[in-house]
Amino acid sequence: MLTVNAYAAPSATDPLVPTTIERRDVGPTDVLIAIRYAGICHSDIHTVHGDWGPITYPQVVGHEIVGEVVEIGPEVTRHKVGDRVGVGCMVNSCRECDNCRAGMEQYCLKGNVGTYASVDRDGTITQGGYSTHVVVDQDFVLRVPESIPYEKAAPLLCAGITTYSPLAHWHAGPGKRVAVVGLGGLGHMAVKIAHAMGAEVTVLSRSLRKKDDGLALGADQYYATGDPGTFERLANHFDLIVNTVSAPLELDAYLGLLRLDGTMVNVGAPAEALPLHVFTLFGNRRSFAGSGIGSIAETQEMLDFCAEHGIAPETELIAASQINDAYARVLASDVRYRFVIDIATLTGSGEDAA
Ligand SMILES: NC(=O)c1ccc[n+]([C@@H]2O[C@H](COP(=O)([O-])OP(=O)(O)OC[C@H]3O[C@@H](n4cnc5c(N)ncnc54)[C@H](O)[C@@H]3O)[C@@H](O)[C@H]2O)c1
Ligand SMILES: [Zn+2]
Repeated sequence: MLTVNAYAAPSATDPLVPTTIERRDVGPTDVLIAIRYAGICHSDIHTVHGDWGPITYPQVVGHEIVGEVVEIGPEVTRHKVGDRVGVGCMVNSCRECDNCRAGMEQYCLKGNVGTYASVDRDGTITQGGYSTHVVVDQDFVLRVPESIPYEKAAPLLCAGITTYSPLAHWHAGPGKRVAVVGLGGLGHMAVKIAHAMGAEVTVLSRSLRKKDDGLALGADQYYATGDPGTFERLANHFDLIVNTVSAPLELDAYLGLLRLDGTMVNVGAPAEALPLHVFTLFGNRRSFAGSGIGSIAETQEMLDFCAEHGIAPETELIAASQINDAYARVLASDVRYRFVIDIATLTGSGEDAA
């Protein structure tokens, strides 16, 4: 076992604190990764706060992980020491169910093993990327293209794939009108990726506060949802709406913006159940859908797509000691557009490295 420095949530309400955790020995098909950067996803915050149900503490979160391979097991063929690699939201799956066999292990029928707060194959609870090292089975480790700096690659492992997957599945591209609801970590990636796919992109945000940013990110239009006129002006307009908002929304109002056969796909994950009137779906034969992260193969495809199109997230680099402040800022919608932790500052002693 390897004892490594980490930042953990001691409870649902206390601030995260520096600590140490154990990583399992490198097994035959495992890869030991020295983590360089870890992104802060809103899901990390939902999880530690218990929004989605109780978890066990202390819990280390973080599922936007990038770093370097420092050791491999004897049967590892896909990665070698020195490789630039990433780990996203899952670290294993059953590999036997219909969905795993179809290459969609994110939808594993036995539940994929999450990078944190899941039961690992050895029965322990998985601990995430706010730490200096992680041991992961080679099949759940991604190759980070050379042209993407480590720091910029981290948010792609969740925010990137979670928006790429529905955009690809519902064919965002030339001639398609795509709306992105919410301009946070996921939302700003959705804008960049949908634009690169060739779609006409509209941001729907509460106010026009981030309009200049949205247009610079690649949006063609930007509307405030706080203005009721927006819902009249854009009625029956979009082919695809990607909702990235972390809080409940009035679904009927947004569904009314879909044109014939349009789909609204929810990737935002509020804890609450959301009501909707089915009559809103009858009009224009609309669909309401959900989408969870993406498969390992599709995550690799997304990384290669981002490298090819020069797509990188807007990041704000922080030291480990600033994680709690960053959480407060994410909750206050004060993030432009992803916090990334410099793991070199994570000493585990409670003091940041110089
Ligand atoms: N489906 C998946 O696989 C998946 C993967 C990752 C994240 N998520 C979820 O997606 C959501 C967004 O994650 P993120 O990291 O981009 O978060 P974020 O905080 O960076 O972005 C959320 C956006 O929603 C906006 N927002 C918050 N409350 C709002 C409200 N009441 N009305 C309108 N807008 C509001 C914020 O201003 C912000 O722009 C979270 O719920 C997260 O858990 C889902
Ligand atoms: Zn995430």
